Amino acid sequence: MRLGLKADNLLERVAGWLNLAPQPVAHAFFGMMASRTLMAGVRLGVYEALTDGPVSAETLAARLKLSQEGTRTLLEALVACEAVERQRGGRYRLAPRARRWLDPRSPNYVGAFLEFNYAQWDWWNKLEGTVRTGEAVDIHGFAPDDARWRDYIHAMHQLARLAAPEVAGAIPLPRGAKHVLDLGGAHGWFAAELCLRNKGLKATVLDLEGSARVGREIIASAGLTHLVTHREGDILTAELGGPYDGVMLFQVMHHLSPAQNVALLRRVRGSLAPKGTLAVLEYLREDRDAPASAAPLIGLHYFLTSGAAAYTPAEVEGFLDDAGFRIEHSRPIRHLPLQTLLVARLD
Ligand SMILES: C[S@@+](CC[C@H](N)C(=O)[O-])C[C@H]1O[C@@H](n2cnc3c(N)ncnc32)[C@H](O)[C@@H]1O
Repeated sequence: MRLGLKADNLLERVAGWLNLAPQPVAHAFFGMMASRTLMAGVRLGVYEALTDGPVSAETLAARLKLSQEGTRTLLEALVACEAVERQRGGRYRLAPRARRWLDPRSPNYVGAFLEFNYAQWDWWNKLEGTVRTGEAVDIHGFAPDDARWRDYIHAMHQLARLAAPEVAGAIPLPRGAKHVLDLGGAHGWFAAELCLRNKGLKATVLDLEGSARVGREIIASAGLTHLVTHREGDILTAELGGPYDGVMLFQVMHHLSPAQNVALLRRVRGSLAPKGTLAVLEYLREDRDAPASAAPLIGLHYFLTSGAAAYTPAEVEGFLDDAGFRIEHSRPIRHLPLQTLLVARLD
């Protein structure tokens, strides 16, 4: 998947082909504005207020205690972001395609992720310093009661809700599987979906205290504590236990260095039953000589937040190989752009 400008007409298309418009300005300026406009829609309660039906900017401003001019201007910017639609007569509503993502009552709502972007925005303010010094923000080093854990794990939960059926449906466990370990499982939603699909299966999520606290609440409020148990600990040092019928490592590799990944996978090897399944979900970036896509941006995000990287398929295969695993199959996840599920077994 690539970033890009969408031409509206032939003239703009020709200008694009001839490289007449300054694309770096467009990416930097419009990218920033689109991001913050969509975030403001959540924080100011615009999307929620629009779920009651179309309203004028004046009515919305009065309801949300905002300035009239500011509300009208923000709504127009949200129209440009395809989040809101202006109807004839000047009233606004959530755009039909955006409703599934921005209506808080939708099972696909991603408002918590947009809210989490405020924390991510602050981290990105530190980018140049991190590139200069190599010192990452270390988002997993925050104190367990830091409010950012809540935003982080709820954001991850909302993405997991979208993809869990697709992902869990693609993980083959040995017959009669009883217990899986979800390393860095946070909200536990992927593990819960796996348990719901495999009768008799229970899951343990092993995660840092700040994450496990929030994850435990999410699982409790969904009534799933009989299936998923949270354990607090550092996956790099904690006793993993086992033998498990399956081990999940979802969106964690990119927070670890290559050496940490191999060391962790070697310990996973010792905790997996001989016929057990190792499932890895990762943002994979293309091999370095492939044409540029948006994936290296994610790599920079992981460097900033953890001092780590988005790895290529060959690099991940190398970690697995070094630890004695063989990839059985891999598939891209339709609900999560750039993410791939790898299923591996002991060699
Ligand atoms: C990007 S989130 C992924 C959450 C979940 N697995 C998913 O796919 O939605 C990364 C998770 O890894 C956890 N994590 C990172 N480093 C860890 C460590 N050293 N020990 C335990 N958990 C860790 C974080 O706390 C967080 O919950």
